[in-house]
Amino acid sequence: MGVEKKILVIPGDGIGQEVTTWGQKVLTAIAANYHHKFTFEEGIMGHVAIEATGDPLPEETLQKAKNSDAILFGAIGHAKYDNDPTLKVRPEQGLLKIRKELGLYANLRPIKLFDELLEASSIKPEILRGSDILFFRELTGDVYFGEKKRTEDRNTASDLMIYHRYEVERIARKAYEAARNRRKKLCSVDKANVLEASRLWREVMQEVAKEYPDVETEHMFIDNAAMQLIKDPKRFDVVVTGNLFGDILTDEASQIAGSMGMLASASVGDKTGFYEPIHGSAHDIAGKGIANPLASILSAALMLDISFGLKTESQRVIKAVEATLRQGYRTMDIANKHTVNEFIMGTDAMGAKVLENLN
Ligand SMILES: NC(=O)C1=CN([C@@H]2O[C@H](COP(=O)(O)OP(=O)(O)OC[C@H]3O[C@@H](n4cnc5c(N)ncnc54)[C@H](O)[C@@H]3O)[C@@H](O)[C@H]2O)C=CC1
Ligand SMILES: CC(C)CC(=O)C(=O)O
Ligand SMILES: [Mg+2]
Repeated sequence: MGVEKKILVIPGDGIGQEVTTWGQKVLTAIAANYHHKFTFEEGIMGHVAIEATGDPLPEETLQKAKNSDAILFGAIGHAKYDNDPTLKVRPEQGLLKIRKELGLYANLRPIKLFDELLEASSIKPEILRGSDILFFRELTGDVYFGEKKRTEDRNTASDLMIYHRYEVERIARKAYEAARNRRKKLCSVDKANVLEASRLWREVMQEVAKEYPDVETEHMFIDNAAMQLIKDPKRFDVVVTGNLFGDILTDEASQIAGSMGMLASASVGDKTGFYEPIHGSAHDIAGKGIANPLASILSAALMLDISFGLKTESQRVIKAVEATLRQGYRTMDIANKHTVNEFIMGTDAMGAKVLENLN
């Protein structure tokens, strides 16, 4: 008998609901193939939760999350809120709250480029070939959690960018430990030439760097990093940065992997791991059945590895994704307009191909 795990599935909104089912199906197939027992519970969050209960993160979902071994999440968000910034209760509050409540301070975002997708990106293949970056985005601090203010006349607003030493220290150590097991290069990204919170960030990074003399450390300003990432992605190994900069840089970095629909993530911290694609609920394609399910499937692979220590099973999922791409199967976002040997398909057909390759 293998391991027994309780997994909470939170599909959320928009394409979150369309893709998460494939992450779950892959976990179910792995459990069957390797004689593990995964039991699934479902929870609501985001717009669907506001509609059902008035709360973007109902207490029931939070309790289920706290009682589970890992969480597979889709995405939250609805055009209604994006178009009306005055709404007070918002889907994103649910995601921010669960990250804080579960102490998920480190968001790992691997930028994995499958060779089969070299031609799918708008970046030249010779620049991309060999790129392999692991982002550590700090996830429970920064402007997302600092005090928010609006003056009574509503004409002035502010979000406090705040970091505490311990928050920087703990993400720094996680990133350095990972760098030690990779190519031993770490780039810390900040805006220390302007921001006091970034000056603290850099100070602490410089201190922690002394504990890892075997790792080559580089400090880079965010504006330069955004440019270098596209100019020469191969120069990066591990990148560690704050919540806001990491959010933006990793959407940019998705173009190294070919699409937002390819990037998985793991949020870890005190206890339960939380696994989700980096993308949102994608109003522009929601309901059309064309979203790429691979980010959710690769998030499931991260769960198997990081939360359950099932490395063979995790690799098996990655190999199944690789095989699917090698066979020429593509969702719209990763189709290469110059190649005829591709079969363009929707979410469910693509997910089914991965399942076939797993069995
Ligand atoms: N973690 C989360 O739940 C996140 C939620 N959001 C929310 O999602 C909503 C939409 O936000 P956007 O800025 O449009 O970002 P988004 O990530 O949802 O979409 C950005 C672009 O990438 C494409 N895309 C994303 N995932 C894809 C996939 N799996 N397959 C194919 N194409 C894909 C979309 O079609 C869109 O053109 C907003 O309400 C936002 O607040 C945004 C980012 C993260
Ligand atoms: C929707 C936000 C709360 C977060 C976001 O964009 C992300 O985590 O990538
Ligand atoms: Mg984002």
